[in-house]
Amino acid sequence: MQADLFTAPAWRDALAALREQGLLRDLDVAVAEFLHRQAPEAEPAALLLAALTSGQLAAGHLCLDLDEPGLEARLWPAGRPPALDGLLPAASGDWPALLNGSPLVGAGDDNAPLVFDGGRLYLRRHWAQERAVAERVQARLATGSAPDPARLAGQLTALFPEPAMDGEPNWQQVACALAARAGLTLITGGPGTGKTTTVVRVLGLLQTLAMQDPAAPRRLRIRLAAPTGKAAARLTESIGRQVAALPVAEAVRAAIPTQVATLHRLLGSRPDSRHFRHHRHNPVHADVVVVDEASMIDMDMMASLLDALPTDCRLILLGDKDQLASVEAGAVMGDLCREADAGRYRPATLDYVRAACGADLSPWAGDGAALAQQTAMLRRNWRFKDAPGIGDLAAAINAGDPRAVERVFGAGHPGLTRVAGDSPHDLASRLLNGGGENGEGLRALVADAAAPAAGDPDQRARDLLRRFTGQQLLSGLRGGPFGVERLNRLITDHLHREGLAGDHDWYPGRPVMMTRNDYQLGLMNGDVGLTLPHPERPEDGLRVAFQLPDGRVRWVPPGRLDAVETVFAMTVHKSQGSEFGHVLLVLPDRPQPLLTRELVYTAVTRARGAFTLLEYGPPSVLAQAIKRRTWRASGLAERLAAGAPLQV
Ligand SMILES: Nc1ncnc2c1ncn2[C@@H]1O[C@H](COP(=O)(O)OP(=O)(O)OP(=O)(O)O)[C@@H](O)[C@H]1O
Repeated sequence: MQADLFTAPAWRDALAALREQGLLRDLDVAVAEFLHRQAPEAEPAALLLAALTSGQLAAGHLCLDLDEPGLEARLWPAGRPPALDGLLPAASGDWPALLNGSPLVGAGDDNAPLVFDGGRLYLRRHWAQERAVAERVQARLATGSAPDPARLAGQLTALFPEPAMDGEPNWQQVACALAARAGLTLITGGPGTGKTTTVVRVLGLLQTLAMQDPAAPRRLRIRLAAPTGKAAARLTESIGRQVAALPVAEAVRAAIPTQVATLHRLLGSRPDSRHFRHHRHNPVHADVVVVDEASMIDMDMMASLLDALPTDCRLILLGDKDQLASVEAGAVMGDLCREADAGRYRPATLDYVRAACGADLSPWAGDGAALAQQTAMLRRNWRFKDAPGIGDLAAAINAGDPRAVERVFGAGHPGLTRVAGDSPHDLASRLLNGGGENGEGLRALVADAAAPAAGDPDQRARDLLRRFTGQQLLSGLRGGPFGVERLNRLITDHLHREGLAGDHDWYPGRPVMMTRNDYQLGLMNGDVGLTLPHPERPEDGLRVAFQLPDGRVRWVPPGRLDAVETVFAMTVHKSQGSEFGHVLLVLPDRPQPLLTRELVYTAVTRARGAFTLLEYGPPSVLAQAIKRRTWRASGLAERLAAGAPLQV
């Protein structure tokens, strides 16, 4: 043992130094150790690069892109660790040469644990997923027989009774026409741009075409899904409303489902397994699958989804490409929608769309690859007609323009507030007291949660959960004085001091979020529940009430929940897929690299009615955040751009 320590090779010391500095995780070091055992002759540089590649996953990168400008500065922001000297050349441009001929590195056509492809170094599993996603996307684009666009024209007019828009293409109709044309369609747009409305009309169109097909009438099996339970519940509600109002034959309307499942349920998740029940040998039974909030889907899940759908099943992905990327590795929706702003529609697409709905897309003409031909970006905001400030603010942030952001705040929109705070303490009391721009105070909510229950306990739980989500404090950070951990502690301390939170961890009114999927309970990571007295026997203590996607309430003993956290304050990441009446975003006292344009945009667009910015530092904190864009290393966009043109 002792001898081992003294003879520890330099690469092990280097890994330990990187681990020490927080540049690698234990897991990344273990990857290098594992590879060393597999191939003891492997060079130290390859082991180090393997650990660094694994480390990239923690930041959402699928690979180590050796062509990334400024890669070294990103890898070692505080300077290059001296422990690397003699092991890894200083310039990343010299690293590819070290990989050539390494027993650990292949080009994908062998079983080597690392793959070096297109200047990017991957762990094999991620390379295989990326390639599979690209191939299956291409294959799906080539399926589906495009109906004669003239057949669509009448249907599209009936489905869109609203008056024509002055000169602007009706992008919702464009999206419908494209969805009828091929096996995969992407529909992206900001909040309130009518994605749900559009997809319900797409389903009306597809079901009408199928049921009224003179040659072989049939009823399509349609499945709806979203990445989280929260998003599924939200979509179930809005789809239900929209289907009821759909101008189609009654039989068609009855053949459109309104229940939205989580992706895990659609694919058949199994307890304690990464593998799903449905895959290419046991595909999901469906002719059309719609997945909402697609920006939350990571590469792993996208690979599983595409694997589980039969090739003749139409897939429609809906989402907002400008939101934060998935928590896990990849930025799949962003990569898939790379051309969405520009369009880059080829003549065949321009002709098809013109014939189907009369829209002139020539300002968006180009030579895009197959996927671009099946991508529609909805560009008109329907919801913010009533709360224009939020839409304007989201647009200014998306444009990365701090001066435009200042102008929007200065325009006096009701519901848009900017507050300079003193300390996190004043923030806690602001939330507790509510009133003014803060809406309902947490103190009153917590007190009501503890009050003796009257009436139907499920209904009471739903009402209280709705009140809690009427406003939500968000922070881009987890740690530090303005991170959610501290903010939650401060609020809880206030409640304890006032006798509202008892002496224990669990008290009525404590809102908690699941931090892991619990398949036995049917609760998913991100689901929010509220602690309440036992619904039938208050003397039996507390239960946590969760509203399930189908509206039912599940009551869970607190002791049964081992992976939850308090969510008086929530991270912006965790808020994805949810919406709140009033969002309060806290910005820390100094710029932080974790605060990015996508993060601020995601926070603002969670707000339905009102948005408050709570600033604890100079305006440059916001300005720098919206200048900073998220970038995730991946080769997906490049693979898709190289795909064959769409055959229609
Ligand atoms: N063509 C249209 N004409 C009139 N109103 C519309 C149209 N399309 C959508 N709307 C209205 O705009 C609002 C937002 O639409 P919808 O819910 O479909 O948007 P969304 O993009 O799915 O929003 P989010 O993802 O933020 O929930 C709804 O009230 C809807 O009725």
